[in-house]
Amino acid sequence: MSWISLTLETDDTHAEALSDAMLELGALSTDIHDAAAGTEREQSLFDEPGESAGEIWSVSELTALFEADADITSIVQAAAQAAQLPIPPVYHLTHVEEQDWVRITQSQFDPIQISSRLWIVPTWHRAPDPAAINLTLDPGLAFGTGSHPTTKLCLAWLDENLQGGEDVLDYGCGSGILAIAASKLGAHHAVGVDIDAQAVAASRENAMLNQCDETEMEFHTAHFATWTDPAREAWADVVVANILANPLIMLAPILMRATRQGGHIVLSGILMEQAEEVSHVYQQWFNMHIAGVREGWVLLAGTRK
Ligand SMILES: C[S@@+](CC[C@H](N)C(=O)[O-])C[C@H]1O[C@@H](n2cnc3c(N)ncnc32)[C@H](O)[C@@H]1O
Repeated sequence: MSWISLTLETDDTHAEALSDAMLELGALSTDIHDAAAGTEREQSLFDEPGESAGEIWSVSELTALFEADADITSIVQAAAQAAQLPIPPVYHLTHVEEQDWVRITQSQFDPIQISSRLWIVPTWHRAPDPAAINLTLDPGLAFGTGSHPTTKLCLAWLDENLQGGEDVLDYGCGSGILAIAASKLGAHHAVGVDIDAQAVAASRENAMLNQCDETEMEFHTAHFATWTDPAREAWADVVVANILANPLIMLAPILMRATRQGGHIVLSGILMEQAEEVSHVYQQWFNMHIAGVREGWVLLAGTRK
């Protein structure tokens, strides 16, 4: 089975009416996104006859999901009529193949601002601030849209602490979001590792989407043998791992061996009540501290002794 995703731009007053009409006409879901946040334009093609030329309005992007055999032309015409638009709006269509409803629910996620210079922008949105560092992301079936508090904590740490030129290991890379962010923030080389082959594939695709240099980035399915190879020891300036408390405890010797002396370990996926236990394990090799807390999740960071 497959679906069609319809996207159109309209003014904010008509967006709700179009959305309601499309749901009545068979849309499986709709999403209204403020396409011109913070900006306003004067007058539009959609102005009702007699509306004053100077009226202020803002642009909304409406996305609606339909079954593949839906008669989109008729639906758009009927919805425009119901919303009292003088002419049907221009729209574009994307085919959504059967992959997983995860992707469809993920399509509800909007651009996320991590800092004044760093944004995570899903592939189906325009970058709200084109001058910023925009990480374009399609998480597919992998974890890591940037919306989870633990991912935000790790991204904020990278944003605040990377100086440029570091070698970075992202252990449990999911969508590749942290490795790619590190690269965009100036890391010399980023290595992403995940136990899940689908996550590694998503990471590689996201690296390509972000035009990351192949020589500066690599992704691997986790094999313990690779990471106990002495040639790979003590090479990373930063090791970031957003997994969960128990795997982090289990992986501690591997993550420790990868970190060079004076390098940083950055751990999340840890609940407040688990922080002490995880910290205690890593404390034998690192000077650990709590570097951030968000919605009950903790970011632990440390410097290799
Ligand atoms: C919570 S997600 C984090 C994804 C991404 N780094 C982020 O911050 O949003 C954890 C990831 O770790 C992976 N993972 C879990 N246990 C692992 C292990 N023992 N070795 C490597 N990866 C693991 C999972 O497959 C998943 O993709």
